[in-house]
Amino acid sequence: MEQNDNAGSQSEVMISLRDLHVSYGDREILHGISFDVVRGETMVILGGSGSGKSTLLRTLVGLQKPSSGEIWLRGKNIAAISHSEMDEIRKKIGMSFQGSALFGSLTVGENVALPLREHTELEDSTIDIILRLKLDQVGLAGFEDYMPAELSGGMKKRAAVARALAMDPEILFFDEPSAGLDPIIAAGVDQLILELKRAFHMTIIVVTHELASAFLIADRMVLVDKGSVVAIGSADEMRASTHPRVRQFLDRVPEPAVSGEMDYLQMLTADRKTDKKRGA
Ligand SMILES: Nc1ncnc2c1ncn2[C@@H]1O[C@H](COP(=O)(O)OP(=O)(O)OP(=O)(O)O)[C@@H](O)[C@H]1O
Repeated sequence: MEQNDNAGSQSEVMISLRDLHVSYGDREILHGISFDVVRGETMVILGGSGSGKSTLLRTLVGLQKPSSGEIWLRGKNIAAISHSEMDEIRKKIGMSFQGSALFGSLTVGENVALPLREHTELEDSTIDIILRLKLDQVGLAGFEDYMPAELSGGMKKRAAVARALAMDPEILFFDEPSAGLDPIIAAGVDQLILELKRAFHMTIIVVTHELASAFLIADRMVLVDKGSVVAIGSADEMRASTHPRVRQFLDRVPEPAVSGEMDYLQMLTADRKTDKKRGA
């Protein structure tokens, strides 16, 4: 791992979570989450289905308000700021959603250009240069005039990443980047994440339950179980952990899932096994 090439900035905290509680209505989903992410680090949020990973990610990007606790991002506690302040911060974070979330009626290029048109006063010619650059960075040079429906699943993911990169974010968030992709295409998305880290020293937060992917891309990982942090550490520390929940999670799926359907079935059976152990 290239831990030393940006050692000077390694200790700069980019995101800090303090005792974060998040509820949907009366039901609390996250029960006091605390951890830091430092600049240039790739932090993977791991956890079984329903553990609260997506809720945590949605809260980190300001789509969900916490019921209490703090999220420090770029020197502001986003749990307690106004909408307009949050809009400013959002410009500096990029988000790649699980289903890519491309607008089907816009070309790939128009999708990538969207944040620039929304948030900047840049001229069309400049936007055109930037969008080509971003598509080039994700290996999609020349695809600006394609419609999303004309792209494969892996290409859609790349296009979504290009759009997330449009505003030159300091922090990139990925929700299940390899969901629904076959293993070879998923490995390509993992490589893209590694390249973004190497080339731009980006701070990257990835939610996944794909262990192979997590161990490949993570500098550190945090295991969330039933809305609480069970363990946090490097890949080696996690592998060596004797914590029963860590072992249960890591030993559960020895192979990367081969497809979205397999993934789904594994989640179902894993839940059932957990329920049986709980005596349900
Ligand atoms: N908008 C919502 N309204 C009410 N409950 C929700 C909402 N979104 C999620 N939940 C509930 O919160 C819990 C955590 O869901 P979340 O999607 O954060 O888990 P996850 O770890 O990302 O799971 P998965 O891997 O299956 O996506 C689940 O019990 C879910 O039913």
